[in-house]
Amino acid sequence: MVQTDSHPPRAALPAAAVSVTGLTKVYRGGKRALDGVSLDVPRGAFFGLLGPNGAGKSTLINILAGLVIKTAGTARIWDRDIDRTPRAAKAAIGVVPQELNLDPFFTPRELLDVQAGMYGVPRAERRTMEILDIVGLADKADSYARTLSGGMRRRLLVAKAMVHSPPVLVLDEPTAGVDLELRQHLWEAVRGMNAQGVTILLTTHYLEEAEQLCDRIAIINHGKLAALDTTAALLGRIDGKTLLLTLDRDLDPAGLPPALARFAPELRPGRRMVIRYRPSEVAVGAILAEIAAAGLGIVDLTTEQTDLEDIFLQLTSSRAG
Ligand SMILES: Nc1ncnc2c1ncn2[C@@H]1O[C@H](COP(=O)(O)OP(=O)(O)OP(=O)(O)O)[C@@H](O)[C@H]1O
Repeated sequence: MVQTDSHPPRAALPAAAVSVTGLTKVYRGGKRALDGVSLDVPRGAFFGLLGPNGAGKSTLINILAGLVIKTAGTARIWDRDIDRTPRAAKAAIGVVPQELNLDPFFTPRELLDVQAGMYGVPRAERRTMEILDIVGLADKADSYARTLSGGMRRRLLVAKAMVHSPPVLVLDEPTAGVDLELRQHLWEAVRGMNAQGVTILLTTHYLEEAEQLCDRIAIINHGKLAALDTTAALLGRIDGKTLLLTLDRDLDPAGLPPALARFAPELRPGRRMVIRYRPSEVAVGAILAEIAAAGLGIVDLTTEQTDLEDIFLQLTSSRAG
């Protein structure tokens, strides 16, 4: 079990695992990487921090990790202010870095032991094998890190970030360059931790992954918060669906009955027809009824939802650059 409730006592569990207000970072040279970002990561959330390259995601995470000094604003991790109680704040967070920075001549068991030592975890309280088991590396406990695959090393970094049982786990682009199967293994491990109560804060470029994993998403763009909502609410923001049909005969665009033409269908080779519609304004049944009324038979039919990619582009492309 990952002990997330051991400290502080249960009664004092914070509503927000991470809370930042007015967070601003101006790097030497004048680059304003973060510009007054305020957001809460609810305790227990699987939270996605998304944004285009250079949006300020790593800066935000590195401020939380104590690696970058903020210019202004406040940040609290598990109710511990990073300025006033930096050690306590640091103890509440485990960070999986972007780079695979592992000493190749250590075994996973040794690496975790060294890390536990650095965090002052007493020997009797170390959960080395338990953590390796969670990330699916128990059978590699005594293999040199250099013999592990890229995906295994990633999971070893997750294990390393968990040795002091932090209630908050931060993953910065953890699947960059990791193949699909190994990504699945990583997500199984992280999902398992989340199910046991660990709050996850994740940055990723894979929007599909964020859509599947995260229950809440923040999108930052040019250092500012562009959106913050539940994944479901974000996906519900764009009122648009696409109906893809294969018909039983060739169609003449000029010969479409007006009742069907008003949906502005796009005709494609292979007797295919694409209709984009707003579910709030028209029911798919009404469209299908018009197709039937036009005497057309439907051979095949699918609908496509708006996905996070559409929303992401809508929120970030207009001011990108
Ligand atoms: N040490 C630094 N000194 C000066 N500018 C920096 C520094 N680190 C980052 N920046 C700049 O700050 C901005 C935000 O960078 P940051 O790495 O936080 O973005 P990001 O959203 O994590 O991007 P990516 O997805 O590419 O990692 C970028 O314009 C970057 O060039």
